[in-house]
Amino acid sequence: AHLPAPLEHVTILVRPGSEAKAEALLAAHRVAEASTVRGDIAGFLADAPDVVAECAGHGAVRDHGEAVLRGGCDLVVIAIGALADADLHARLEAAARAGGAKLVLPPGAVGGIDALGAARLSGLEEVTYLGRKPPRAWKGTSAETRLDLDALTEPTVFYEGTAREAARDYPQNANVAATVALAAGGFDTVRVRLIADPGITRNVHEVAVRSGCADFTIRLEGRPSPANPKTSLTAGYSVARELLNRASATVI
Ligand SMILES: NC(=O)C1=CN([C@@H]2O[C@H](COP(=O)(O)OP(=O)(O)OC[C@H]3O[C@@H](n4cnc5c(N)ncnc54)[C@H](OP(=O)(O)O)[C@@H]3O)[C@@H](O)[C@H]2O)C=CC1
Ligand SMILES: O=C([O-])CC(=O)C(=O)O
Repeated sequence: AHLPAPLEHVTILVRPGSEAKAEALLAAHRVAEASTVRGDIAGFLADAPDVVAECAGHGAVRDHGEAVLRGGCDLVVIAIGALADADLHARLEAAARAGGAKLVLPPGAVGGIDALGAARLSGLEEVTYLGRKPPRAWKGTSAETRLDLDALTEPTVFYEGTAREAARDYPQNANVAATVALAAGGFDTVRVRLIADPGITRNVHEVAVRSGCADFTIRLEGRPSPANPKTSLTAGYSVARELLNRASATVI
């Protein structure tokens, strides 16, 4: 990774028992001048972080999101699909207000969220999201109940519906659908198609927007993380950008 000046202090919250693995990763990648690994949320919050970034999954947002925000700490969430649960989203917003903190949603693996958010103010006519990944990225998901992933010979749409349902049913693969929906202001209005494509090696995201100020399409071909083919490398860099912006005088 090509990161500018390192952060001052990084504390990582892991599940109890995973501390040694996190220590080894920290030793291999110098992400901060100093670092700590914690196995419990109370110890983690006692370190009084300036900002917390969730990079773990929907369960972690549900388990720890409210405590972080109510404690007055901004929370950057990458498992954005967790917010398809309207009740959880409302509780996180209430906790943020009570704590004087912000729930921050970075673009993650997609782009154009700035333009979509601006276009929303001019009136959105249509927003669609298409998520296309190689079959191996859909292994272990409910796509397997709809398709024989190993037998695919051509691109196959296996889900067509709302962003809310997509985000809920594909928690490791459709966070982008939730991000687009939240930027567009409607989980139930953005139309989503999810595709398994044996002819590609990248995770492809396409957003098409028609609005009162501009029409645009954006297409990203994310390189999959070597550690997890469901996840594009872009997602991690997007969190890093958010954190580094907080340490900069100029935010871009
Ligand atoms: N917004 C976006 O564009 C994108 C969002 N995502 C989201 O990011 C999440 C993480 O992606 P990725 O890193 O590839 O996923 P992985 O499943 O590869 O890694 C998740 C890590 O988080 C840890 N973890 C999970 N739950 C907890 C918890 N409650 N407390 C502490 N640690 C926890 C896991 O630990 P352990 O091994 O102990 O389980 C594991 O080390 C995805 O599940 C997805 O929801 C992913 C891609 C794009
Ligand atoms: O990383 C990606 O390409 C997108 C992803 O998994 C998601 O939207 O959850």
